[in-house]
Formats: sequence, structure tokens, C-alpha cells
Amino acid sequence: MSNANEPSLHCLPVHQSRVDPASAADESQETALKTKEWEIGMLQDEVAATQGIRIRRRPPSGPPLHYVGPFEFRLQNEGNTPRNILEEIIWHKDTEVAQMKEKQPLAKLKKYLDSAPPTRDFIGALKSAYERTGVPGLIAEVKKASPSRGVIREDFDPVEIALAYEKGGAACLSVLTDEKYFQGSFKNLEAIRSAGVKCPLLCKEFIVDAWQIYYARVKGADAILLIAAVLPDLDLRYMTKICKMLGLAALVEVHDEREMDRVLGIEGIELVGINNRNLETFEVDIANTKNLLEGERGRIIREKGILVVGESGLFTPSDIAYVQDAGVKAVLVGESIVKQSDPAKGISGLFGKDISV
Ligand SMILES: O=P(O)(O)OC[C@@H](O)[C@@H](O)c1c[nH]c2ccccc12
Repeated sequence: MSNANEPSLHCLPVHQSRVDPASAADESQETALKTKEWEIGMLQDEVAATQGIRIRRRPPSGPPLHYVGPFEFRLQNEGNTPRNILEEIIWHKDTEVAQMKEKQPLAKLKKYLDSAPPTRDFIGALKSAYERTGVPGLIAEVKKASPSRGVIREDFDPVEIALAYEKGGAACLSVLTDEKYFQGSFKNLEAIRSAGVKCPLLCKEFIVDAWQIYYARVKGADAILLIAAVLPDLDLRYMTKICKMLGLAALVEVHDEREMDRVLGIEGIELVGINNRNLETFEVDIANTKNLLEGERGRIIREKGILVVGESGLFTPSDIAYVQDAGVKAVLVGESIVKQSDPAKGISGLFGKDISV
């Protein structure tokens, strides 16, 4: 569980070991802290597992030397290989964020918040696009590459693509900021924001720590992504509250029934994305959107007034019509439009009509 208001135990300075009694006390305190930190990590993964979450936050490590806790805990050092690509990304993100936090602690980030320009209404933009066009509001994704597809667009100019999307009638944009797996960056997000693009911007990042939400806000995001396959309920609750406080929209992404049911049980969630791509296996099936909106779940979603976004694997006007019939009022599309030489034309091709203003 991440708490932005408390310093991470990762960041505690490592003391040099000397032999005087004072430093021996320091050392035993440090061992105690390390043990505590390790135990908390184990417990977090256990809580997450009870919610059906298979992604572990960081590689399992053996207990610190001289550990005397429960025997089962001592047995759980099961090797340091991620079980799938999502888990690999999350483990990498965990170390990356720890380093970024060290360079720019939360207290420093918070100073920039005072001078940050106001956020733009992400959900409002989707709703008015839907009303204006009669088709789902488009979140167009600025995406150079992905682990499943490799490089999607070679001559990648993020600002040019963003401007073309806006011209083509996108309601909002999604900008990938992960560098290692998606060849994105926060520089792209900042560049798009300062190029005068008016569409609200989603920071497409793998969030594992509340610090990242503040960082996204400072870098010009209007919305962030929270992945239910990665974040336990407590994190989803806590992080959506931080978003409200910062004026950001939270797009909470689910892929299966269990994740959808968890999310529907949490108060205050207004925007839910159904990912048609399984992030563990890369399989894509747009019927997933339909399945998750059927019956009782669809009823609860309508009752709560949640706006649903159909995500991934949408290529043709009939794909759009299919997810619209299933009940989505917005779609998130990357590959099919980013790879067109003119992304604005890609948008009219995707919807089968011109949706520009
Ligand atoms: O390129 P596609 O198939 O149109 O997909 C876009 C978007 O849905 C996809 O990039 C995505 C959905 N959820 C994510 C989470 C992380 C990274 C990427 C994603």
C-alpha cells in the first residue's frame, strides 16, 4: 500500500556499520526496519491475492537475515522471475519510481502544484463529444510502440500526431509515458500540453505509488489510469481520492468480471475502462466489453451513472458500433489510428464518418 504522505522505507539512508555501541543500536534498528518493510510487502501481496490480484508488486525476496517470523513466510522465496509481462512492467516501475522519488520528493513536487494551470474536464469532454456526434467520444492514443506489437509507428512525432487527432475530432488524448516498454515519455506529455492542444490529456502510466499521480498533475495531465489488476481496493480508494483533490479524472481499468465487481463496490468511481486486451497474455477480444456490461453489472453501471470506455482492439466502424451497442459512451484507440499517415483521416475511417467539429 502506498502512502504519499509518509516517506517510503526504501528511501531511508543506509548507515555505515561501525563497532561502537551507538552504531550497533542503529544497526539493529535498521534490521528491524528492514524486517518490518519485508513483512509489510508480504502482507500486501497476501491481501491483494484475496482480491484475485495475481500481479505481485515487487520480486519476492527472502526474509532478512535472522528473521524469526512465521514459518510460512520464510518459505515464500520462490525465485525472481516475473510470471508475465504486466508483472515485469510493474517490478520495473517500482524501482523506477523509487529512484524518481529520491530525486524529487513529494514535498518538492507539491510546490509546483500551486503554480500548475487548472485541469480540463476529461469526463465532460467525452460526454459532450458523445452528444455532439452520436458515436462514442474518442480518446485517441499517442502510442509509438507496445510490448505486444513492437514499434507501431516509425516516424513518430508526438505533437504532430496529437494536433492531427484534435483536428480529426478526438475528444481527449491518451499519452503513453512509460519509456521502457512503450517508448513513451513525460517529455511527450509536456510537449503536447505546451503545444496548445485543447483536448484533455490522459497520462497513460503504470501507477503503483501515489507520488506518480502528483507527478502526472505537475507534468500537465488532466486524467490518470488506475489498473485494477495491479491495485488492491484500498489503493483504488485512496488514489481516486487523491485524483479528486488534484482535479484529475481517474480512468479505472478492468479486464474481467472479478475486477469489474471490485470496482463497482467502490464509491466515487465515475469512469471505468474495459480493456479488451488481457495484459498478461496480450489476447484481444472485443466481446469482453459486451460480456462485462451484460445483466446486473450493466444495471449497476447505469444506476451509478458511470461512463464506460471500451479499450483496445478497435479497428473498424463495425467494431465501434458493436461496443456502442454494448453500452460504452467512449472508446480508447491507439494502433488503428496512430499508424495511418494522416491520423485525422484514420479517425474518420474508424468511425465511418467525419466527426471533426
Ligand atoms: O492500440 P489499441 O489496441 O487501440 O489499444 C489502445 C489502449 O487501449 C491500450 O494501449 C491500453 C489499454 N490499457 C493499457 C494499459 C497500459 C498500456 C496500454 C494500454
